[in-house]
This record gives sequence, C-alpha cells and structure tokens, in this order.
Amino acid sequence: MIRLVVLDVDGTLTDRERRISTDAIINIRRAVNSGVLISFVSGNALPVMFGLKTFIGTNAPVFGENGGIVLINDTIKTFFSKEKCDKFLDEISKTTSARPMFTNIWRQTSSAFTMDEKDYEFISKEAEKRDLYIVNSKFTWHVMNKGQDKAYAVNFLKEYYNYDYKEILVMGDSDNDLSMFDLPVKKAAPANASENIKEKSEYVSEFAYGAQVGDVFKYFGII
Ligand SMILES: O=C(O)COP(=O)(O)O
Ligand SMILES: [Mg+2]
Repeated sequence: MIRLVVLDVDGTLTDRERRISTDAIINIRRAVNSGVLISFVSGNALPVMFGLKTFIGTNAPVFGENGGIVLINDTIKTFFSKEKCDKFLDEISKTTSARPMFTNIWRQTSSAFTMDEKDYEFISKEAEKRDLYIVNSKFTWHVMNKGQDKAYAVNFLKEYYNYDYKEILVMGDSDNDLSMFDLPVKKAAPANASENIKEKSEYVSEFAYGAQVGDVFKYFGII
C-alpha cells in the first residue's frame, strides 16, 4: 500500500509554462484526505515549495534545490553548501553563456543558471573537475554538489517515516528526477516525461502535465 507520494513539480504538476494543473491540485487533496502523505521535491527554491504546501494543503515535508534543503515541522534544514556552486557559476559565467538565475537569492545549497546548449560539454566537464555536477529539469539548469539529488530526499523521507521503499510512490518528468527513479520505489510518469524516465516507470499515464495525477493515483489505489 502506498503511504507516501513524492512529487516533482515543474513538468509533472505544471505545463511547459509552469502553470499548475487544477486537476492535480484536486487529486492531491483527495490523496491527503485519504491519509496518504504528499511531499513535493523540486529543483526550485524552497520558498516556492512552502507556497505549494501551504496553498494546496499538503501534509509532509517539502524539498527544494533537488533535495539539498527541506522544510520540516516549520524548520529549514540544509544538507549541502552553495559556496562551491556559486563560485563555479561565477567563474564560468565570465567565459561562457552561463548566466545565474534570480532565484539564487533564495537558494542555500546549490545554484541555478541558464546557458546555451553549445556550452554544455565544457561546463559539465568543468563542474566535474570541482566535484560538482550540472543537471537540467527542462526548465532550469542546476549546479549541484555530488550526492545532492532527489534520491537523497526520498531516502530522508523513508528514514523519517520508517517506511519501506514499496510504500513510496515517486512521480517525475525529467533528468533531475532520474536518481529517485533508480530507487526500488513505485514509479510513475506523465505522458510528457522523457524516454529515460518512462523506461524506468512502472506506470506511464496517457495524460500529461498534471492531468495524470488522478489517473496515477487510481492505478496505485490511492484514491
Ligand atoms: O528546475 C526547477 O526549478 C524546477 O524543476 P522540477 O520542479 O521539475 O524539479
Ligand atoms: Mg520536473
């Protein structure tokens, strides 16, 4: 039985323009009312997750920065430092198309940026040299510390609630979700998910951009 659902946000609950699906909100509330825990784990900054949790009315800790920071019982905990990430982004933005995102003012454990695809190989290799890595959510590029990923967040929640992996369902759409899809949890994807996410999913909905939430929840017996 699924006791905890870990939801990616952009592209999983929202459309390409980041507009959240009202169907997703309705079905998330149904799941909360049925006693299932719902957590958001996103590459976005924690204040955005706090807003989603508050205004949708969910019932579990929420993570920002791809698992680097959590809001739990009105307390913010950070698991990584943004110092190396900021320094790296500052360096490469001098010689490449990389440009910091304004949301970095709200970030405490990583940095977000935009760049031209032509610079990907170089920036990715330079990050590796500094024991960092870059990952794309299809909405934003992130420079992260090694070990900082959404699987870290899922494992934190697993330990916190003392659940088995089979009691946890994850839902995501792109590369920055892959680490949690490599865990032995239940996995589902919207129709718009990337191929590598779909290949790892137990269930791929015919619906997309948040409209899949009700369909997925019914498939796993949550609502
Ligand atoms: O990259 C972001 O800021 C958000 O992306 P995610 O919610 O799909 O993780
Ligand atoms: Mg996403």
